[in-house]
Amino acid sequence: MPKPTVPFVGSYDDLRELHLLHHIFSLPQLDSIRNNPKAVLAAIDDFVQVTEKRLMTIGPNKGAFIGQLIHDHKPSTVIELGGFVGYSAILFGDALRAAGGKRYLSLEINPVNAAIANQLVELAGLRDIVTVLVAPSHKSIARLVKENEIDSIEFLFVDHWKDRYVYDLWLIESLGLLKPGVSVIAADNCIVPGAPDYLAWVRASPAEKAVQLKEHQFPESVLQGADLTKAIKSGAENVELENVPGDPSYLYETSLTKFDMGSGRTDGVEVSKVVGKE
Ligand SMILES: C[S@@+](CC[C@H](N)C(=O)[O-])C[C@H]1O[C@@H](n2cnc3c(N)ncnc32)[C@H](O)[C@@H]1O
Repeated sequence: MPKPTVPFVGSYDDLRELHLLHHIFSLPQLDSIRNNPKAVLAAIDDFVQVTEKRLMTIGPNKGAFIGQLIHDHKPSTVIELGGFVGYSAILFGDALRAAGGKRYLSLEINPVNAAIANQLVELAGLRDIVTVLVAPSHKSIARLVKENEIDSIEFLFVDHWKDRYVYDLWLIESLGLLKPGVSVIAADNCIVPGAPDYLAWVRASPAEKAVQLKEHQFPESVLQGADLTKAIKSGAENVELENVPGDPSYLYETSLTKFDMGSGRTDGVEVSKVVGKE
């Protein structure tokens, strides 16, 4: 048997995510923050302030904005692409529960991040609502479809690696998971570091999107639409999921909200509502 290899552990070289976990579970007031999502988030924020070790979490301003969207749209299920250590899952899982929602599915590729997220979600008392799925997002999306866990997406929070934004949206569109008048997508970091391909897609007309697809290279064997859903549900192996054509017929009402990130930096969250299909 080949020796197991671990290509990477956490997301940061100094493993600050593990340091965070130790810090939180060593707090003298641990019992008083248990089952209190806001107190757990405040403890994470304190860690960042005291150690000056930045974490790639959503942060308070963008977090409040997306929490308000969840409050307004009242989805039953939220899917998040990119969970990291669970900050947004705790923040939005709490908002979802307050809005009467039932399930927050946090998709995270890195098992160490996911393990930390699970501990912090548990500490926050959100185990009944937040589930962390460990795998590349395209595989978790397919698994959720295969296991009949989802047949649509009401609210999608996109916050993983920016070069995957448009590809995962294409997969979701191709699987027919977006519903006009229901589905809302909030995509973080659309200015810093930016997701130009994603913005170009959600802002384009169906005709412009058809041109974008024509100019893109897809594997020869690629399936789409009902054929792709059928292949996934039947458990077919090696189905192409990472590079499948989106469905250009979706119509989005889409806009960017900008946020001052301090130190002269501005970032933006693109909110795209599915308003129809051509
Ligand atoms: C910006 S962080 C997420 C921050 C988190 N949403 C929050 O606000 O607390 C991005 C995370 O996406 C994860 N990630 C990157 N590519 C991914 C993929 N293809 N599938 C799932 N997770 C991915 C990274 O491991 C990282 O933990």
